[in-house]
Amino acid sequence: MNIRPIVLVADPLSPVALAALGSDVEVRHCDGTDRPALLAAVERADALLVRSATRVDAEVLDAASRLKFIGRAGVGLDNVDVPYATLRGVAVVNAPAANVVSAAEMTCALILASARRLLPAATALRRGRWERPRFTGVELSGKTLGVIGLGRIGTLVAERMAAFGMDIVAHDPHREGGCPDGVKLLSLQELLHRADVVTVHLPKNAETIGLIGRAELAAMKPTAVLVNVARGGIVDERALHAALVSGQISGAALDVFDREPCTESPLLELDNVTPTPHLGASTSEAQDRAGVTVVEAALQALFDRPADSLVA
Ligand SMILES: NC(=O)c1ccc[n+]([C@@H]2O[C@H](COP(=O)([O-])OP(=O)(O)OC[C@H]3O[C@@H](n4cnc5c(N)ncnc54)[C@H](O)[C@@H]3O)[C@@H](O)[C@H]2O)c1
Ligand SMILES: O=C(O)CC[C@@H](O)C(=O)O
Repeated sequence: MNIRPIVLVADPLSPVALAALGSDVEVRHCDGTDRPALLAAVERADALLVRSATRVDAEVLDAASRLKFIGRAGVGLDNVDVPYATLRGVAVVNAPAANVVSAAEMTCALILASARRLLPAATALRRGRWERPRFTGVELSGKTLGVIGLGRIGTLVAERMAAFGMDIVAHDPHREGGCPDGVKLLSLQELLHRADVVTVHLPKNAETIGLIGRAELAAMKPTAVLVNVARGGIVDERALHAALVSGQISGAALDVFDREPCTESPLLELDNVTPTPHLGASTSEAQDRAGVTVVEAALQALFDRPADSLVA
């Protein structure tokens, strides 16, 4: 009998990616946020494919005695215990470029929505209120965008918002190489003092958790808006709530939350917050690219064949 390797898909992947898995593997599905189901299913898996919702920690890795490969169909690896996986001899592959354009476009959408107060204006209109003076916005042209983390997504956001006439400043002490034309690197404090819109594009790790807290929010202009399309927890949510309620800053747009799914939070009740349910990577193009990238890598790891010959 020909026994096919088992690929466990624990978060929703694009149909294109699932088709790319082909027939040389047995594909199983589980809900990676259902812990008992995940622990049971991973026991027989040779490869595990996830997005951001499934937490792949030591408990999962210890339950996965056959596992050789973890594919993270996206950028952030904060939901995977990479050091422990490496210790266990499990390869971890992500798709670092697959969704960066989508995440950047989402960030720009949130910046524009915040400047023109689109969410509260649309909500009021749906409730039968035609309130034009209440929703006077601000122009972005001539204002300053502060990018914290000038990596792939931060750079794409900077390029796009420069086309709206924004001056771009950035903070990134780890950046190697030069800075894109027209972008000025500043200390975090200088950036916070100067920016009209602050946008966060950092990985979540021990250094960045809580990086934007009470003191950093206090350093921002009272007219400024904070945008986070990176990870919840990089911005201290309690401190942010207090800053928004007291008028220390003017607004926030949040695609990510400390605990997800986040359906109850005092932040969701504020009129000056534009919240979205972690949609930065949720485009068909990004999901196809991210899914196919990790499927190709999984097949290569399982069969030791060149990826090009595996995916149609
Ligand atoms: N909302 C979404 O759906 C979505 C989609 C994609 C990525 N993301 C998140 O966005 C993050 C950034 O993605 P990326 O592709 O731009 O990553 P990247 O690695 O290309 O860029 C991150 C940048 O942050 C910088 N950095 C690291 N620590 C820093 C610090 N303490 N202060 C300032 N800068 C620091 C790095 O030098 C790097 O330039 C990912 O880690 C992921 O968590 C979210
Ligand atoms: O598709 C997802 O689950 C979100 C992924 C995104 O946050 C990322 O880090 O790539």
